Amino acid sequence: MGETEDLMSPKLPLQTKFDVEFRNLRFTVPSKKSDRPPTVILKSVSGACRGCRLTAIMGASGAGKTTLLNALACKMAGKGSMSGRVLLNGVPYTDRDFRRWGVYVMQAEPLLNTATVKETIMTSALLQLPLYMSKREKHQRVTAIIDQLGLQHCQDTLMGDEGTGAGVRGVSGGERKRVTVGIGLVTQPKVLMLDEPTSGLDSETAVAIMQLMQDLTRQGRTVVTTIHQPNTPITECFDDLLLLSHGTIMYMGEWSESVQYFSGLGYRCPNYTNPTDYFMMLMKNEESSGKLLRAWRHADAAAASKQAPLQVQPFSKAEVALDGHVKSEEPLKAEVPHREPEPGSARALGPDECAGAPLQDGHAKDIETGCADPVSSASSAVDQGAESEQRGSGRWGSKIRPFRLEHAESTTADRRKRGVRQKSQQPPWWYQVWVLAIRNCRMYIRNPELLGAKLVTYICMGAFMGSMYLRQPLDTATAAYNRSAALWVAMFAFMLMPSETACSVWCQERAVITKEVKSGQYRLISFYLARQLVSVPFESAIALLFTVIVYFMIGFQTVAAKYFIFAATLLLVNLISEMVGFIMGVILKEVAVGLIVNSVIIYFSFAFSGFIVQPIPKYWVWLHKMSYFSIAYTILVKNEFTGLSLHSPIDPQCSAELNFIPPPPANSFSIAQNLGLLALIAVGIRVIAFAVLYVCLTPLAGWLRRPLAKLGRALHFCFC
Ligand SMILES: Nc1ncnc2c1ncn2[C@@H]1O[C@H](COP(=O)(O)OP(=O)(O)OP(=O)(O)O)[C@@H](O)[C@H]1O
Repeated sequence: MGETEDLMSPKLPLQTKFDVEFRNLRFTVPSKKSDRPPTVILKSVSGACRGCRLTAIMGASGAGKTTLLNALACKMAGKGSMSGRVLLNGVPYTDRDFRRWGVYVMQAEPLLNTATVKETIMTSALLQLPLYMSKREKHQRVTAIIDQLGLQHCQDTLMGDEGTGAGVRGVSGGERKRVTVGIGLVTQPKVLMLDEPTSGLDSETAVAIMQLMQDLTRQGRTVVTTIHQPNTPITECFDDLLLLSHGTIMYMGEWSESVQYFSGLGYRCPNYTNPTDYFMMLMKNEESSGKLLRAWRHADAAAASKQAPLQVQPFSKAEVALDGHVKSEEPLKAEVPHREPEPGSARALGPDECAGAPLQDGHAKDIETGCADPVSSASSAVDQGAESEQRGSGRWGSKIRPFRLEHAESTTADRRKRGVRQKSQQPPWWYQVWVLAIRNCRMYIRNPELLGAKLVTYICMGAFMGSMYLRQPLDTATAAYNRSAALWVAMFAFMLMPSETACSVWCQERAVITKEVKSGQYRLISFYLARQLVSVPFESAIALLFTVIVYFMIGFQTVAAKYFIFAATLLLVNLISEMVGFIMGVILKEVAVGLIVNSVIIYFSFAFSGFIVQPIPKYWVWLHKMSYFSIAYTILVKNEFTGLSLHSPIDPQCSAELNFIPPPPANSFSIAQNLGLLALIAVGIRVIAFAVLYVCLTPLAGWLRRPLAKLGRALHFCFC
């Protein structure tokens, strides 16, 4: 992987430097036992991730790294309460603001298994890049990303669902991770936040990814990443380091100064030891971590007590004005030169160099020879420091520079000026609908099991049912019963299958859609319309196939209008059932629960459709009237029996035209009116489904989500 000129088009020079600051972030989660106080995950941490730099967040597992990153990306989810502020160039920002200029790449991103690597990144580009960019330019950018991430060899491989258990073999875990990084890079974000982008990768790829991130910072982008066990070449990519332990900051400063800082505290990195491993060891040790914490608090308090906020180290040559704009007119890429390791910095230190790094603190020199057991040998030095600290002039305190950014805090007035409120460059909703519809078609085509199973099932069911009621005679005794039963059985085919398929397909794709919508890749309405655009014709085609087989095998009245009414009715039943299943899938998060509740609801409304119980018990009449099956059955019966001539086989002389309507209709409407009613339900339930989806997926409607979740739990409790 080389430089990123191609990837990050020079047409979009960054004129603004993006400093992310956090103040007093505190995150607590309620304790499982009500009598216990809440667990504090982040303990009022403050600091900054400076623009044009790569900040690595490190700490033991469970230290709160992901929680901090989530907070910076405004992605707090689940139970818990967050307080504190996050600011971009001194301006508070929201989740919505963040999505305009930042990207958050999670540890394990859900991806659609039916798209190839190239299609996945390309779809993301088409959905997010502005319409004025030509398709060729978008293609070029995607190709550059694929090259940069070393994904050329697998660009036509399906993503698959390794690890999800669905069984589609696809790319490896490392390649999958790189694809998620690639999706993040498509929009050339100003701020990139990555949760463990290198975990699960071989060391060469991990280094390559971090070098790519480093290249991005040279172009003026801010990169914040959590990382575990970085090797030396990876640490060479760090600019700043933030060490977290149990939700508290232990060190935050330049990576190049970290070794000296710890040496200053008496913890000198031994020979042949990776400094980050050494820091982690110190943080795990109870004694040293306590002293590190005291030292950091001391320094932090000292910094905070100064009236003027402490300024960070100069940002290379790129000077930043108070409004966050780079003063020079030149593109930032030229202004942020490659930062060669400074002499004596730990950035490029090898094991030997590490131990021999010049120590700026005389205090550190005192312990220069004590490398055997760094923790214990350092204790006395730290204790000496502690004494000084008590006297108000800690030795280490003078060396530590907790970050305080120089931006004057502001509110909304100059949000746009500082780059917090950027205009969205997303393509219009209709274009997103088109791109998503193509992706949905691909999903259907690449999912031959689902497509094939559905087709074969409906053909077999049609043929089976046709053979059951094959060529019905026109004698009064059997014809009336068999025909009304056949109409009911035809409806039966569209009772469960469409709803169950919709429920389980949604449960499979929920994670992907939720992530894509929440990360602002496209609008929810675009997804929903695209889904309808593909599923309605597909479901209709299957329904028509079934009706052709059944109608002519059974020998219903051979009148074109009657066939079309029959087909339209079953098609509408199919479309309504599908949406019932979809709504159940959205409300009830587990597929098994969704399927159970869905089948109970559908069975109830089907049971009172008018065929199997006559007369309907008074207390169930309301269900009979409400059931879309009873409306459909009324249409089918009226349609078939109106104008049907039945004869008595016993006494052919008695033949008479019999307008026979076996079960009483659900209402007194005409066939056309009932068809209109059914169509209205099919449209109405789509509007309701979108409202439910909106409530569940959009933070704006969070207050509505609680009653919906309660309904879900109640249904779960009642039926499971
Ligand atoms: N919403 C939540 N509800 C309950 N506990 C939470 C929540 N969020 C985080 N935690 C807990 O807070 C702690 C820190 O979690 P976090 O994911 O931030 O750790 P981490 O440092 O990223 O760990 P790792 O390196 O293993 O990913 C963990 O013990 C986790 O279980």
